[in-house]
Amino acid sequence: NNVAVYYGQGYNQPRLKHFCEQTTSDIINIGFINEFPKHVGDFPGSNFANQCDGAFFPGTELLSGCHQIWQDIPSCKAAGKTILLSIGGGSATAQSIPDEATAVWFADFLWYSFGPYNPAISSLGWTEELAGLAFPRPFLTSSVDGFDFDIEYNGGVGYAAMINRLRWHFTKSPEQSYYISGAPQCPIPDAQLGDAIANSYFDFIWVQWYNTGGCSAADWVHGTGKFNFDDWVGVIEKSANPNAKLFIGLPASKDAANAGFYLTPKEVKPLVKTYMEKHPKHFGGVMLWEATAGDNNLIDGSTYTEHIKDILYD
Ligand SMILES: CNC(=O)NC(=N)Nc1ccccc1
Repeated sequence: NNVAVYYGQGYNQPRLKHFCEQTTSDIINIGFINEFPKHVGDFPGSNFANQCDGAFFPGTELLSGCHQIWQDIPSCKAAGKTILLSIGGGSATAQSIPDEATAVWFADFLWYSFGPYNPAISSLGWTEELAGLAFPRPFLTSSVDGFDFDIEYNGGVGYAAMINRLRWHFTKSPEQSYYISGAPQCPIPDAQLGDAIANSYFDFIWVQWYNTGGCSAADWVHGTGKFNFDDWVGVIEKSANPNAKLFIGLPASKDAANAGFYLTPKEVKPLVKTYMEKHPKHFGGVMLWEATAGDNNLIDGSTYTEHIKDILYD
């Protein structure tokens, strides 16, 4: 079982390698690509909070100075971490995929800009003169192991087309495994990712069981509502990848989510044990929002993230 954490939006967060030097997390979602292309040829935008140096590729909202992320990804991979780039995030509401052509363009952009570096297609020193001729490399020669979809607005058919295009790119790169993950809210069907989950192949689904009352992890602990892990197993079994792994998403500290959703490790343990044992085939582990909050949430001398790792391994 794995611990997946989001990184990139933490308050005063340390550089990425701080988390790669810890054994606690296995999958790190770097967020976010928070502005989406409005048409073919348009660049997406990114935000990684205090990381990067505030410079953008000319004429775009795509950060160009993320030196620490570039430097740290190789050591993260060497430490056995899976590094995914997360698309969306809870900020900009201007996230939507207007049509199929833009979905394909967006997938190509992500692959050539953040996937395996191909100097024939992408330029480390991208400038505006190269627009339309080469892709930029925000993390330079470093590449990610796949893409996470944290779509909180305007979902729709575009995401399935994007993910199927990314899968096509993955098949052309047998040198390593690449992954697709998603972070739906707990109500079923998820308005944003329901179509994509049904029509394109996800490897991991980490449900945000901490943003919506009535189906949350806190509901299970407090005997309210209906925590719906079982129903999500049903969604996955009817989806394009019936073997996708289902993770329990949790807030890593009290202030990492709206009031009432945070659970202590003592409260989490019976929940995780129950569903790990009830669904051994689908249970993938725990996802935490987010890395820095978990790191700063010290309980009995261990971080929250360490407590979660211990619960999964005990
Ligand atoms: C996977 N994405 C998230 O978990 N986003 C998220 N937790 N946004 C947020 C919502 C409410 C308060 C703080 C952060």
